[in-house]
Amino acid sequence: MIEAVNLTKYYPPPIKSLFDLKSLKDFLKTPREEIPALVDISFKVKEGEIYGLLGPNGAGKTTLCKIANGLVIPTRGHLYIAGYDSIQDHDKIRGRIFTIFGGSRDLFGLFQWRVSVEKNLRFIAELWGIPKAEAERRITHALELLNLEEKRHEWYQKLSAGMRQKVYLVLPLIIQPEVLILDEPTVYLDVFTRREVWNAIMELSREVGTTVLLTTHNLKEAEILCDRILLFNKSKIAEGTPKELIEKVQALKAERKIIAKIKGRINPKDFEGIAQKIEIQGNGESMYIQLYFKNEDLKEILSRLSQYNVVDTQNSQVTLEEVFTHLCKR
Ligand SMILES: Nc1ncnc2c1ncn2[C@@H]1O[C@H](COP(=O)(O)OP(=O)(O)OP(=O)(O)O)[C@@H](O)[C@H]1O
Repeated sequence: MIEAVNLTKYYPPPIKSLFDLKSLKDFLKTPREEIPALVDISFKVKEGEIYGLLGPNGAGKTTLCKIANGLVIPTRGHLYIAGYDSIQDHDKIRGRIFTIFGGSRDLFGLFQWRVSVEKNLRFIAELWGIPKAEAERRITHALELLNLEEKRHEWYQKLSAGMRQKVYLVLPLIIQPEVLILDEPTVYLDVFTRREVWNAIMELSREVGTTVLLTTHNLKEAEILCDRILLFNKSKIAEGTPKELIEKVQALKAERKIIAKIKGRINPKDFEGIAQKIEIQGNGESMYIQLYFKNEDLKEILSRLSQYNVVDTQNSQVTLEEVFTHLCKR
């Protein structure tokens, strides 16, 4: 559904204030470096997939979303949506994609302030050519899903900033686009609202078949929502399912840790020669053993632990946050 081929964007270099220039000759002679935002990014996203674009600040995520939306022209390469070039064939895809830039509140100007939430939504549904009865059904469902029912007849003006963002996120549920581009959609939202939005995105992908490009700095959000993730910082760093990326970093990490709560006494000698460090606490009925060992020795450690009456274990699993910090090292 979406394909990026060697997508590259260099922004023009910043122009110094004219007052700082000694002469036009100097200005023309001084080489000015272009700003790289994306360098040779390629990926494919299947229909109905939620594809995460992850990277540090300035990695090029918003630039990529803007290219998909026809707002920025790449220096080189292409981004295709349903086989159409996002720039050259923009007319053919305009009605098939919907974008939310969660971080830029000025886009909320889409709504009329002294008009109810419901009327605003009806107006936008009409603009998108959704038949009246279907629009009513979708509006009711979206307001319920996002827990906004009681704001239905409220003027848009009277909503809090977070609620306005939430109303903005109702729109994809009404429009049901083929492709949804979400640039930090939950950036200002509280933890409850964030979960409601996650449900909505999941429903669009799983039940409507919408293909989603999602940028986020919330790695929990990425782990829960994304089928696959592209980790990049101008150029590609890694790609895979959250599980694949976690396993990749887990394999790269030399050391692993297990804490086990054991009923009875522990003999540290049982773990000598395999654990690099052994720490034992407690001397009553239950004891805690903390074992540091090489990643490849996990099986052997578990086998030796199985001789004991293990009540509880904590295994140091790599999180997506560690994947991010490990692979995007500055
Ligand atoms: N209009 C512009 N003109 C010049 N440089 C730009 C412009 N827009 C972005 N850039 C530069 O391009 C690079 C990528 O920016 P972009 O906004 O795409 O990153 P991002 O990954 O979305 O960052 P963040 O996580 O901070 O939102 C940055 O170095 C940025 O300064």
